[in-house]
Amino acid sequence: MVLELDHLSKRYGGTEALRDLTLHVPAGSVYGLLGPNGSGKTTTLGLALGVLNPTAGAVRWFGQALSAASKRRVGVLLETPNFYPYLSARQNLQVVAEVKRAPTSQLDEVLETVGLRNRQHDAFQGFSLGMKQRLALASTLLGQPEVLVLDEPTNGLDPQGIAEVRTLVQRLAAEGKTIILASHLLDEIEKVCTHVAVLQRGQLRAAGAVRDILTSADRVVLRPGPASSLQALREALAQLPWISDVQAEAEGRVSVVLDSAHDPAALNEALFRQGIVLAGLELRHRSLESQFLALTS
Ligand SMILES: Nc1ncnc2c1ncn2[C@@H]1O[C@H](COP(=O)(O)OP(=O)(O)OP(=O)(O)O)[C@@H](O)[C@H]1O
Repeated sequence: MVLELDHLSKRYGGTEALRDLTLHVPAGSVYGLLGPNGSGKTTTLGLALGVLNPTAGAVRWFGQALSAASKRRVGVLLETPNFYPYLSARQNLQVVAEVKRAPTSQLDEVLETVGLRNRQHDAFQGFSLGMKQRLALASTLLGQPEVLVLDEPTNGLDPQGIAEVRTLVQRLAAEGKTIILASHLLDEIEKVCTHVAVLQRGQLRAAGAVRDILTSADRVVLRPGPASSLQALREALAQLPWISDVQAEAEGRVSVVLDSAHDPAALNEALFRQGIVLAGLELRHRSLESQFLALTS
């Protein structure tokens, strides 16, 4: 594990910003912290980075308490840094490299990574929002950290800038960096993250692989034909080990979840063999949006 948060809590006076958060970030993952404004994402990152002190709980980076050595392995972008408007992209990075004591030989590499090499001598003030944010990411890459911590990296960007930054995050992940990213945008988490923790009012609602948390199975909605009662349909469904979560639906229908090895046609056939003729069979895709709302409602 790159980062382990164990039973972390944080109070600001009377406000409980985070309650008993336990979260493990595996190496190589793109770990999203997803939640509405005020849900505790920034507080979580602040505690993880040692900027804030927890009221309770512990933080471990690379299996150990946070230290100067572990901090050097983590690049952080909490808010867009202030660059000098009249200096070029390269000159601005030179300033950051000096502060971080990173060798200037890394400048070419990070400019290349963020796609600003051919604009490196242009003044920062002429850059688009997306380019400014890519330069900010370049500055976090100086020192070659293994882990990047990004708080709302696409906030305030136009659609073009958002796309640029997301593509860059995906590329950095593909290169093997572990990325921890806070966002209130479900769409962003879905597009770039492998793992997600859903926070709401300082509490963890769900955590795990994005495909498990945000893409739970579609449901199949069944309506028995006139010759088959709802009771008979339910009894037939109970015979099938590969269906789960039978739920009553409006208008005398039921819905079920199939395992990954079976499709709706297999369900129709299995029911027919048990003497059930369906009058309706409909696949209902559950949108990510509705799952997120279900998790945080
Ligand atoms: N310094 C502080 N003093 C008092 N309350 C705070 C402080 N910082 C955060 N809070 C409160 O703690 C809660 C969690 O805030 P936090 O900033 O961690 O949430 P967030 O999910 O990052 O939201 P946002 O995206 O708006 O930054 C909120 O209720 C917030 O008002």
